[in-house]
Amino acid sequence: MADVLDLQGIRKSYPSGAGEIDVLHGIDLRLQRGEFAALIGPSGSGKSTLLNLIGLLDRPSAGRLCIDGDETSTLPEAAITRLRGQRIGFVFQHHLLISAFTALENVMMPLLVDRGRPDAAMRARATELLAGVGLADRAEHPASKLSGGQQQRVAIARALAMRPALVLADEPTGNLDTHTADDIFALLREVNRREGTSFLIVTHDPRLAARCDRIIELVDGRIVSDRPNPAD
Ligand SMILES: Nc1ncnc2c1ncn2[C@@H]1O[C@H](COP(=O)(O)OP(=O)(O)OP(=O)(O)O)[C@@H](O)[C@H]1O
Repeated sequence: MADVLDLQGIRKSYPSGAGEIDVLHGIDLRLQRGEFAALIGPSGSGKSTLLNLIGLLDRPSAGRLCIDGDETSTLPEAAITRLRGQRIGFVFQHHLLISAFTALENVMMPLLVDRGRPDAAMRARATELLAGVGLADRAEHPASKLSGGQQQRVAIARALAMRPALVLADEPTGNLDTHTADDIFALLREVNRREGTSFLIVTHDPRLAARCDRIIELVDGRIVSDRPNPAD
């Protein structure tokens, strides 16, 4: 089976004044199915830039980027959008829920975008996902009336709606108190073990990184270390 992620020689430059600034200098990285990896590094090292490329939200300046066996550099925009929607889930520091929608409606959103109109199967899937994140009794609550931790649980359920091969999480617990952060992290881990979903998690929190299977460290746009984490 293909790796869920296979990057070779990924470079990214941004225009700057008359020239360009190089942010990623040739990233080689593979992630296997079911891996639970942390991406760490100082501020400005290129973590978000790399996550945006892997999430197909932006295009590399050079290099090969394969998601779940599909090479993306030659794909047209419509195919990129489809690939992103179907294979990748996103969890951000700020949950980005639609506050007037219920928890259930928020979880249904990716399914609606993919299939066009709501149906019973979609509701059933969203209900099952909410139960999986411990919110079966909050399905009909507007997102705005949920606590920060509950909102992040809804965001995780939403990220899983399409059964993605890979979930990209950018500081998923950055906005939460320590206790809630631990709960949310445990939930990500549980999903990883239960569903076999791969995770790549950007975090500044060494405590959380220490609980991942693998720690990838970026400094100045280069991977300076990539190690399994035997402590976990
Ligand atoms: N759109 C852009 N245009 C120009 N430069 C950019 C752009 N986006 C990012 N950069 C630069 O790329 C570098 C890496 O930024 P990036 O946000 O990827 O770092 P990061 O490791 O995620 O940082 P943080 O931990 O603070 O979020 C920084 O020097 C930043 O200024």
